[in-house]
Amino acid sequence: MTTDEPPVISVEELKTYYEEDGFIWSSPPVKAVDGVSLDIHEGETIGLVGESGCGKTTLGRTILGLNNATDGTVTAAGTDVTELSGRERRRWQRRVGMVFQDPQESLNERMTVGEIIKEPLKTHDWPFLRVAVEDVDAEVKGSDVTPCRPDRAADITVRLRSDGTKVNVREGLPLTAEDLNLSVSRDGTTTVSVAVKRHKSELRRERAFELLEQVGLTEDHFYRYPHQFSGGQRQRIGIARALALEPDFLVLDEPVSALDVSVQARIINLLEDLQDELGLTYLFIAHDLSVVRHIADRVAVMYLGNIVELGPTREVYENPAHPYTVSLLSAIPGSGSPWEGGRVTLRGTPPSPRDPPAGCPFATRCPAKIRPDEWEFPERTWRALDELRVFFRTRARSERSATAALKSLVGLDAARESLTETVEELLAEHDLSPAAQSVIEEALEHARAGDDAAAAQRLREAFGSRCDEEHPSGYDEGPGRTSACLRHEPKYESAAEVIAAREDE
Ligand SMILES: Nc1ncnc2c1ncn2[C@@H]1O[C@H](COP(=O)(O)OP(=O)(O)OP(=O)(O)O)[C@@H](O)[C@H]1O
Repeated sequence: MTTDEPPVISVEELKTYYEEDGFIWSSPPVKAVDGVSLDIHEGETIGLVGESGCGKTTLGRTILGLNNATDGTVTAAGTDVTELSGRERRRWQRRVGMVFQDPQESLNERMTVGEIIKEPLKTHDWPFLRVAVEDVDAEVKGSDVTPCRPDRAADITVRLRSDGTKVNVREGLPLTAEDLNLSVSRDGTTTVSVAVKRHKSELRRERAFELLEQVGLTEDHFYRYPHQFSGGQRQRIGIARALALEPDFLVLDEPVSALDVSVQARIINLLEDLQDELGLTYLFIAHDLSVVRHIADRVAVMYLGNIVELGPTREVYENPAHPYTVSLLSAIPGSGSPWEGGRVTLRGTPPSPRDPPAGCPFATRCPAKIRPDEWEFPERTWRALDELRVFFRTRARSERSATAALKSLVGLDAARESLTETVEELLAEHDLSPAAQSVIEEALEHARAGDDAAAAQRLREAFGSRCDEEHPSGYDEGPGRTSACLRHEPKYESAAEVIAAREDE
């Protein structure tokens, strides 16, 4: 893999939103992918990691044209594939494929393995043979053939020379020159007519046999049903199906997560062998970093619809730049990361992708959040103030009662009816200065008057951070490395240093 070459797929500012319109009431869209840029190079494996629901599958599916993009581009060979429809989109989908997480669910139990593998061949009416004619300008005719320039990867190359016509069939096709009927007519223009003598279904069966062998199964398996196979074998069937149309690029969506550990390694080895043999490019989706460590050349860490860190795998492991990556790595014992602190437990759950934070997507949970200089609070007090602000913001946006919202947010006793009392309880253990207390009192005044948005705004003005306001773009953190965290500005300490110091507080 070389990153000097132009990328085979270039994703720019891609957004994929799920719109859900109710009958009377429509909610904001789910911003599953919210501005992702990523170059994918030929022959490489990119590991795409992040918590469940952060948008990994949606990103993979949008690149493949299985989901519609809301905005942004996915460029391959100069074409924005998000704009394709109909036949053009199907043509793109022949060049790409997807392996799904759960081989139990993704295979149709009522179909034999042979039928499953042949399905994409049928859907796309395979074979579609690209025929190139060398030496002369010629028109190509035939029912399953399309003309192709000789310098492109042709399936059949016809050489029209004075010493006779020669035909070459590309390796990897279940065809030889003897299977073709070829006629050449020269009537002003040269016309080459190509007809395949064998029936399509026969060719497809042979292709399926070949695929079974490629994934470590045998021809005998062709006639069996998925339930007769183990989890690992079923995933091999899924891989064979994904390879049927000879794609260049595969999205592997958690391909080993549902398998036993001993089987995982074998499937990963198979994927690596196939990549070498067929020159494939992979986007390998996993929810944690341990799975992709050995297979990925580069790792992209995703959080709430954004790629927050991207870089060569080893370097990201050895020196994670983004606080989210630090926290993911801290959860893997023996990860080899120089992170020496304990496990960094993130607060709460990711915000709703319907209502992502205005600034940094990770700000609400970040263990290295930048704090304003005007106040000196211990980190636990900052967190309590953040929670209070999130509480008002949540309540301003929801119809839930104050007590229910606050209870779910901070786990307080539902019996406490009074707003003042609950806020006092939240802040009781914190030694706040009179100035800070008076800000909170002002916020409470707004809340008592029914204006929760103003309460949240008051707290944000006083205690908010740059992280709440600014959406960080990727900072260059070394060759091929980017990380979207404001802490990369030279005036700040690094995320890892801050997390270590705060853990000790
Ligand atoms: N068809 C859909 N309609 C509405 N929302 C959806 C749809 N598919 C996914 N989502 C939402 O989009 C967000 C991203 O989901 P996605 O499956 O892409 O994430 P993921 O990181 O792959 O998660 P997982 O690891 O659980 O598969 C989630 O909030 C999810 O609930």
